[in-house]
Amino acid sequence: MTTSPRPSRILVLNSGSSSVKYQLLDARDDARLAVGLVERIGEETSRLVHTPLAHEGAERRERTGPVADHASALKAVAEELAQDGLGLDSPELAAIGHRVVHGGLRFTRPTVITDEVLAEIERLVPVAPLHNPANITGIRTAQALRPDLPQVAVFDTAFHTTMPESAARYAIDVETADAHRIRRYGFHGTSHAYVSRRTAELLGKDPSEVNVIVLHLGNGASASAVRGGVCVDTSMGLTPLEGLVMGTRSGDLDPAVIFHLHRVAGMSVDEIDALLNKKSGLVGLCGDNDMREIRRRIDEGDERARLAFDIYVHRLKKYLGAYYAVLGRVDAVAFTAGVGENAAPVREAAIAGLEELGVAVDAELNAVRSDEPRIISPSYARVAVAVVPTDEELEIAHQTFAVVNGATEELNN
Ligand SMILES: Nc1ncnc2c1ncn2[C@@H]1O[C@H](COP(=O)(O)OP(=O)(O)O)[C@@H](O)[C@H]1O
Ligand SMILES: CC(=O)OP(=O)(O)O
Ligand SMILES: [Mg+2]
Repeated sequence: MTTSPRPSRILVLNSGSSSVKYQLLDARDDARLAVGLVERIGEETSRLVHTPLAHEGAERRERTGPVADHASALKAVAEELAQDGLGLDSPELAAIGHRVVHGGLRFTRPTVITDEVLAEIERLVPVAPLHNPANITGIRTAQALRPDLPQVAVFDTAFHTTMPESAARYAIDVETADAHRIRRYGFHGTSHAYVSRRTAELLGKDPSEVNVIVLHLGNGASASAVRGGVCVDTSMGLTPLEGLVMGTRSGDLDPAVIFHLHRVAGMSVDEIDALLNKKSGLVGLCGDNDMREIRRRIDEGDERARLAFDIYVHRLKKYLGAYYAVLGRVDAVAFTAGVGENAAPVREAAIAGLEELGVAVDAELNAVRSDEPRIISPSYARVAVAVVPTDEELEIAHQTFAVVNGATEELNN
């Protein structure tokens, strides 16, 4: 008896605080059938950009106008896919993979979503207030559209669960910390895992042989120290607020700033939370969170933009130095995500002055624009500096496919 091949298409949903990125791809050959983005959800100026890739010559489509919430965004995505004959009702769809930002300590692997798993993701909302609610809406909406289909959660925190206690614990009273599960979890793990592995490939080595510092610089930004494929430290903590300067988040600060803002400036805890998460970082320093705009302003002689850039780069350099010391031997520094992949001046400034550590950037190689992983350090440098585009969606698709196949095999046995 001939059997038709098992479905292998995976829809990946990466729901962020104000956007949804999505991809439909075939996990068997990595072929992308459609990619898209809904941005500025909740504003008047929302925009959906959908690119069908299944048929040669298909045109990119764009819709503008208010998209009120994540549920509406996902319905619009489903409509766009249906228009290409790739609707969610397709029997070729094997599963839907969801990026979930906070998985606490419990979820160290991609997980089939049950009511109980969803309840746990919900319990973690206070420690990922910008992200987990959007992830939950994504899951619920997808479940309503395809209740029969496996939904898999791939957690940002999973890759960091290998961090030693010395890196994961805050130096606060142990009983209090344990009672409230306060520790450093780390985020962007899917990206740190993927990029550290791709960096090893770029060097022609096995991941177990190389030590890599990964700098994931998107709207949210984090650094990680990866020894032989295993994460040993990362810059985000209990929540995605700690560490580097980000688009709208402060990153590290003296916790006493919070007491001061409350006691002396009279701000409520919710106001301080909003200040540090949404009105700080680059946007707080200069009014813009887009590195392209900041560079344009710097070129025009804008002092505030210059200072914002310098603060951003200074923090980045501090983490580079710290993780160099943590690792002892560094084989590569990898830049990734929107800023890391595109902003040559950030890479140049972060690496400047590190020649004594064997870390340098070649100006000509750094200026090359490409979507391919590439080395930008001069050949004499001891440490390779690389630009390695991240692909969280591809990684989520692979992990989702592996989980559903494993699950199906178990059912068959
Ligand atoms: N060509 C570019 N030059 C400089 N910065 C860029 C460029 N393209 C994107 N960026 C930066 O990348 C950021 C978005 O990065 P991305 O990884 O897509 O973030 P997220 O996934 O957190 O939404 C933008 O806010 C902008 O600062
Ligand atoms: C965890 C996090 O900061 O994610 P993003 O960069 O998508 O905001
Ligand atoms: Mg991102």
